[in-house]
Amino acid sequence: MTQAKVHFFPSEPLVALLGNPNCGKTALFNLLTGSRQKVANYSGVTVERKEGRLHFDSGKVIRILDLPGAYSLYPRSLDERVTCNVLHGNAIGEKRPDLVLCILSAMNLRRNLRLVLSAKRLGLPCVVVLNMVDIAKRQGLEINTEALSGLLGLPIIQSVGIEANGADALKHYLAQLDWKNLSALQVSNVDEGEESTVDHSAHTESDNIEVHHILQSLNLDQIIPDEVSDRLDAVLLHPVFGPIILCVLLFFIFQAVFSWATWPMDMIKAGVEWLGLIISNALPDHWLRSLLIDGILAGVGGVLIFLPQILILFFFILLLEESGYLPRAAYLLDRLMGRVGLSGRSFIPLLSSFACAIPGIMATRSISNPRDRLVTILIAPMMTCSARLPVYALLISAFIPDKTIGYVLDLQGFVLFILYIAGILGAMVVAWVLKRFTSEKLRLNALMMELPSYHLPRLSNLAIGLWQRAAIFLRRVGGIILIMTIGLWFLASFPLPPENASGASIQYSVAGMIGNALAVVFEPIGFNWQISIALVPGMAAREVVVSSLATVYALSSAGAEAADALVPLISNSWSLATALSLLAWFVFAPQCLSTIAAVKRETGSWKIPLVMLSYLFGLAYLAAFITYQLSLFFGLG
Ligand SMILES: Nc1nc2c(ncn2[C@@H]2O[C@H](COP(=O)(O)OP(=O)(O)OP(=O)(O)O)[C@@H](O)[C@H]2O)c(=O)[nH]1
Ligand SMILES: [Mg+2]
Repeated sequence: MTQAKVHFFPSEPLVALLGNPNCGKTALFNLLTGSRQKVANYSGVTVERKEGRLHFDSGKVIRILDLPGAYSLYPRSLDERVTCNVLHGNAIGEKRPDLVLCILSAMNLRRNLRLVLSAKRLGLPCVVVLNMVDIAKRQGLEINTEALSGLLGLPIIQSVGIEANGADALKHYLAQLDWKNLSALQVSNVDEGEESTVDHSAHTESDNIEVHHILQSLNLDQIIPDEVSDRLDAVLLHPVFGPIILCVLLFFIFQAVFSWATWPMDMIKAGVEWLGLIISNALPDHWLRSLLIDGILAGVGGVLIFLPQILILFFFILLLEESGYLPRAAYLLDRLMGRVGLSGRSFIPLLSSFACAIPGIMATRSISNPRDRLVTILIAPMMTCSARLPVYALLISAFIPDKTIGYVLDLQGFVLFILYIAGILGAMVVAWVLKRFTSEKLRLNALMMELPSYHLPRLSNLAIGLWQRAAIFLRRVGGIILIMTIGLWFLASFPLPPENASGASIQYSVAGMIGNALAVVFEPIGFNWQISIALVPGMAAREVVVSSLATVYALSSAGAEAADALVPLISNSWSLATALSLLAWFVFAPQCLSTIAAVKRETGSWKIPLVMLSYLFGLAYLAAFITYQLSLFFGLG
């Protein structure tokens, strides 16, 4: 029997946003559709197509697609391919767009116009949107849009992607379009099918000449230097000062994560304690009280407390993203990364992995070299994702004294910095080893990367970014972490201990038995049965290890006071060797199933995720073993 797939498309008109990377497509998409997709000042932020809807006052609705940025319609990387597939009508489950909005950055007409010329050959109705006119005005750049429109043979609408009403003119234009008859926006000389036989170098040549003519006739062919950015780059990209400033910046961020977070963390802790007190006064000593206090409050409260640290870290990451500094950091690190066989291109996906490995792995779509992309995917989980932060922060608070050395160096922040560096170094070593297995030919590492102008980050963007991060974290706390905590509470509370039992009741529970069995495997690396239990639900999400430890220890101790007391409990019952070993484990261990699923999705088979899972577990065990044995040797046991 033969099978056929039939796709049904919504009847509304479909509009695709096409443009060079970083020209403001997503900013406009958000303004048009009210979405909150990620906008940042570097190329390659959007790597998937995203759909939104624009509702007009008349009741009419159109669908809008935000697409990854493309330099040309001859795709060189996976994200550019996504864009081309949509435009050629080859995207699975999507019809060919009815209209293409070609977004131009007023600040880089030469390169942006080449894409407009290619887009015209698609044979789709096209409208040009001239974005970033605010910067152009500030820099005294006068663009005669009417003349440009005449030369291109297409309507031009101006926009400012960062102002609340910056897309109003575009909305108005779209509202009055006759969607049944868009042929006036169509250019007839169509020849750029994907399988086109036309030599595209011929187009490139003629497009270059045409763009040159257009710019000349508009008096725009001289390059206007961005003096502020140039002056900043003279320092920030200086061969000596540049790397020093980058190091100081990163170091400062980790210091701030600890030193700024103290009072909001204290407030959350006090809130959790207060709630625990209310519940224990209100309820009799009953299983429900244990579930609420030892299970939910200990577990969820134990993770919630790290929200301020996560937000501080993201505040800085967003600041770096919005300002335009990130691609500069990639440039500074390019040579260093070249030594291990990677290019600076891998830097941004790796940096995204500090939030979470999944967007990092997706961001590798912008790496055109398949070998570089694979290596970057394989090492991305070693970057310290924000889910590790609660685990690190817990162990650091319990075992590293809260001291300031020489007025500036916060010891806890310094240890956190070292842990981040350990992840990065581990990743670089793995990349270097992988380089040995790759033929010379595949190691083409020239870095071609656009350096955007510096922008002053907008407070509203920062606030939205932080709010989104907080929402993601709170959803995890209220979702997976809560569910795992309740599940673990049941497993750790039943079956009940026998009448004459001597130890804590958890020892007799299902979780206790599993923990004791696993402890045999983990004994050589210094993990006790409580840690062994916590590692299992921790496979769902790393923070669950913290909530699980809180629940396990709350149930192991006699009273109901344990909801907030995980730090003193572990610092009294674990040796420093165990804590260091657990930290080493977490630098490498692939404690997150969704990452493995994302790797499967991105690489298309189970081979790479399985390789990743085994090598990361192997590395984690080895690192923890060496750390533990060395610590014992130095008398820290
Ligand atoms: N001043 C100014 N900045 C803008 C404007 N439109 C967008 N931006 C900024 O330009 C940067 C890039 O915007 P994005 O919307 O992420 O660009 P994009 O085209 O989606 O980029 P990719 O997804 O990487 O292809 C961000 O820092 C925006 O805040 C504008 O009209 N004026
Ligand atoms: Mg985008």
